Amino acid sequence: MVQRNHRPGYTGKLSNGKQNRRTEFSARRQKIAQQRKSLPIASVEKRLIEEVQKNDILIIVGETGSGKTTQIPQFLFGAGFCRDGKVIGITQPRRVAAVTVAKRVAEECGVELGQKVGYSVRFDDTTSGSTRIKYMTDGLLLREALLDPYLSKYSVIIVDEAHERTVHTDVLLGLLKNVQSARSKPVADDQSLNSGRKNVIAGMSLEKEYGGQSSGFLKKDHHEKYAPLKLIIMSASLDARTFSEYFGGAKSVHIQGRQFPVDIFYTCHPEEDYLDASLITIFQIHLKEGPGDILVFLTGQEEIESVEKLINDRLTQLPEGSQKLQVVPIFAALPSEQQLLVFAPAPSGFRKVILATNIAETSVTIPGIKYVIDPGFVKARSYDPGKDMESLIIVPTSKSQALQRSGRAGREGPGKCFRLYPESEFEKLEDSTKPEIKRCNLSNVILQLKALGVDDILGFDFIEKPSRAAIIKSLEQLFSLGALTDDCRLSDPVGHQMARLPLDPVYSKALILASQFNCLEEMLITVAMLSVESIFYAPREKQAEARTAIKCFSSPEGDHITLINAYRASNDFLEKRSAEMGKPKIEKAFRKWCKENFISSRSLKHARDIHRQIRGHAEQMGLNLASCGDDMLQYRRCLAASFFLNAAVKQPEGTYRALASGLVVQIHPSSVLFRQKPECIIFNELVQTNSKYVRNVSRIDYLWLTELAPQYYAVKN
Ligand SMILES: Nc1ncnc2c1ncn2[C@@H]1O[C@H](COP(=O)(O)OP(=O)(O)OP(=O)(O)O)[C@@H](O)[C@H]1O
Repeated sequence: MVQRNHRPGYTGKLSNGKQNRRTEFSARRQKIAQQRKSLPIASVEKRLIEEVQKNDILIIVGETGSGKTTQIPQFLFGAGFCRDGKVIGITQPRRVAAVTVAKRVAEECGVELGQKVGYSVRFDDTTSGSTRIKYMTDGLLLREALLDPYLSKYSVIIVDEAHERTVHTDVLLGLLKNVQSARSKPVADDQSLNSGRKNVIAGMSLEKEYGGQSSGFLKKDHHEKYAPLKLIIMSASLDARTFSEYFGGAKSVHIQGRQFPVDIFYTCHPEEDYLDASLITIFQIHLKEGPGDILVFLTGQEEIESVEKLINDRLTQLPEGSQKLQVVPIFAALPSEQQLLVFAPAPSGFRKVILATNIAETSVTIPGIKYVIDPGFVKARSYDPGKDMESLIIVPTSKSQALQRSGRAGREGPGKCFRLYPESEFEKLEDSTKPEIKRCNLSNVILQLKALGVDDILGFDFIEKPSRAAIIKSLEQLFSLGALTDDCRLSDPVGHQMARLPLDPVYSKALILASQFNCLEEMLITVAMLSVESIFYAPREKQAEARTAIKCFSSPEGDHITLINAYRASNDFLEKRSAEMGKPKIEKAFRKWCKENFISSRSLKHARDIHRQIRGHAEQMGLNLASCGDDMLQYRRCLAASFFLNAAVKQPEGTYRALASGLVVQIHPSSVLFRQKPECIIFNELVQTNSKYVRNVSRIDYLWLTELAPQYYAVKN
């Protein structure tokens, strides 16, 4: 017999603390239930379900905050779409949205995250066997398709925020179209898919519809094994017609109304300096407007950090007793746990001001935000296949981005959005953003498509085709990296290994080669450090000091070894200090160490995080985790073998000629090789300012190129 022990002090009644927590909990649940009921989408639940039942593809357009992302999956769950253990998948372009929306929906459902509701993003999966509503990034669903090409566990897939037209969204749309047709029922009835009679009809009807012409890559004779897949394409600012045409005249529905109004304000004249204008607006709101937090959209980490500093400087000039401001940044390169800090309430007596990139533009609800400041700019990728030059440029937002930004206010009450440009400028903006697939290097996309079994990339059913020149350039690059065979298939094992690594193909190849060159430990650090924004920073007023500090790490061989030295110095520091002090103190000491060495602690932390993750991948793949020790010659040879596409030779006047593109470039002043100017270099980044500069540069021997990359240089010569 088991004896139950009463815990000491247990009286059978709830203690006051517990009682309070229960009351709080039930009040919160009531509030959430109330909020859900008042969402515009709540009144059309029945109609929406009917539409999904009637249509295999549905396009849903509804105002920001109307409840699409959080409510529709719950409606579908309630209507039985998860019967037989099936899952409803919802993709988001950004991980922060997938994570926070899943948390909210789990709370709305009153379940623990990871049970009925979960999320899965790269390197972070909270789902379990009982997860039925799964939020994820679009990139993650693409990776799932590598393992399960028919996406068989899903009954419904919702592509949310499709207007963003990220590369992943566009590829996913093509993939889902194919999966759906491969899984579609042959005739419009709901009898068993395994009936022999229907199989024959199925074969015929599919043959007729798709035979020979489709770019489909899944075998059609598999369809009988899988239940049909429902597809929903969703956004607040979608050009429904483009999507409807792409999906063969799919039905679109519009959900009217929003929960709370957002007043839009414009400036009378264009602003010369939008950072200064943002700063003035932040303080005007802070000093003159009622309670509520502020969300400001800037273009990148550098701008955010400089505005953060300016706000903090100006705060010291405010009169005594003014309300305080808490500044919280959010951008892609911040580690996830720091990104999530923006969702925490400000300390009592503080107003929160969030400085964000477009990472906070769609899907997210940041509690407390009442004011949005939108200077109207965004940093966007741009690509020139002729020169194979990818760059990030600051461009005006599109109307749809402006709409999304204003939609971050008015989610818990009425809001205000301050657009820092005149209304006449708004009218001139493009309706929507140019799809990313048309302005980036496609090597990564093509590698993924090849891994999914798509052989004919030029014939793939993209919603908007990237340029032929860009496709061919990327195919050539993958071929010279050894990822493709002569007949353009994924090579074995290199191509397959490269597709498994969640990195840019050149970096994946560098890791595979480093495993053979016995310098994988060094290359893992290199790739991690190259994957973040600048590690070293040199404020204008402290250039000389910064140069001296960097000298402790710098290597005459170039920036790559310099980065390794800095990384290893941070390792030594942390190892030594963790023996001496506890975690909170180390954090502080680490930030101080970084500051003294003119290293961005945020970037270095992010690099350390990436390093941990890719090292795990390398281990899983069975790569040879060796270090070359002091033999840096071996490591530099590996750099040449990996980055040969970015080799350049010195010209008589001191500039360099990039061998692959023929472009004339210069070494960036931030490089340790800026003054030395070696005869032959490899580089990782080409930036265009007033001239073309290369960054992250190392010295190599010219002869290594023909020796280590004969497939490219022997032919060229
Ligand atoms: N984390 C949260 N905390 C508080 N309220 C939330 C949260 N997430 C959602 N809500 C509430 O639910 C509403 C609907 O959010 P939801 O994300 O479903 O809207 P949406 O129509 O998908 O918007 P968008 O097009 O901007 O993504 C929000 O306006 C807000 O009132």
